[in-house]
Amino acid sequence: FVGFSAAIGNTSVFKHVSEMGNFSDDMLNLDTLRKILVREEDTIIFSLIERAKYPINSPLYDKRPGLSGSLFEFFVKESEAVQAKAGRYSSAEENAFFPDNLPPPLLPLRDNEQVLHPRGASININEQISNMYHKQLLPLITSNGDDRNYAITAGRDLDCLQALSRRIHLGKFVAEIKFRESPENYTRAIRAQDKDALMKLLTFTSVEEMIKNRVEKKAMVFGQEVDLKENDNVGKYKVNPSVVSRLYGEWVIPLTKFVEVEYLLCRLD
Ligand SMILES: O=C(O)C(=O)C[C@]1(C(=O)O)C=C[C@@H](O)C=C1
Repeated sequence: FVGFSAAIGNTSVFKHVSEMGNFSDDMLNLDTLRKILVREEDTIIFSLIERAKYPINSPLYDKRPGLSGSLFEFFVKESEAVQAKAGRYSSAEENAFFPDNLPPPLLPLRDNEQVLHPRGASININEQISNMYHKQLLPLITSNGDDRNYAITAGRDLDCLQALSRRIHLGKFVAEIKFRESPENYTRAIRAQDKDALMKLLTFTSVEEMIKNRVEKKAMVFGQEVDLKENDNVGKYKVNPSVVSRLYGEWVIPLTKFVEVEYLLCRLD
């Protein structure tokens, strides 16, 4: 997998990956992928904590005269153009929010193994992710108000959106693994284009429950107020842990599963 070394951090898998230089097909398994998803939880929660430091700052998202949209949209488009030049979107797990007309990378990149099926590889649900983020999530993690820190707020928003997008689009890899592990079962449902059957095949309710509990606990640990007096700040968190659990239960996991189903539907094309 392109770029996965960064995603999984300092684990034994990372060591193996860096020694190998690249992820290969025979390292494609559900255990490894789930470890990567667990590490992505940290990235998502830390990015939410950083965004929650600032109020909602809504003028950032209003349409601006002289721009084709809001200041935030402008910020994202320009940031993505710079990141495209640095090679960000050459990684299979990265998807741009404004994918049209992105510049090519400035440096030649490593030849990467094509793990995903080409049609499924181009699935991009960032518009849905962006809508969820702005309409549902942001009001739950920010206070009302406007401190005019628009540049820093936009940067924090982009960090959150990119982390969520990466996690959710990793569903393509999960789907590919599941297909390879059980091709007969999936082929039957894919040939029938049966979304419900696919959803049933790829769902592990106990894994989902574990994830929701774990992210709530992580939000408590990562977001606690720390000072030297004992027990002063018990129960005070930078982001409400139950919101993080809800984020996963209502949006992150369902959107990941949506990506998995969409990927599988075209897996035999
Ligand atoms: O771990 C898997 O098997 C996945 O497909 C990922 C995921 C998730 O989004 O976390 C999605 C569906 C499963 O029910 C469990 C977890």
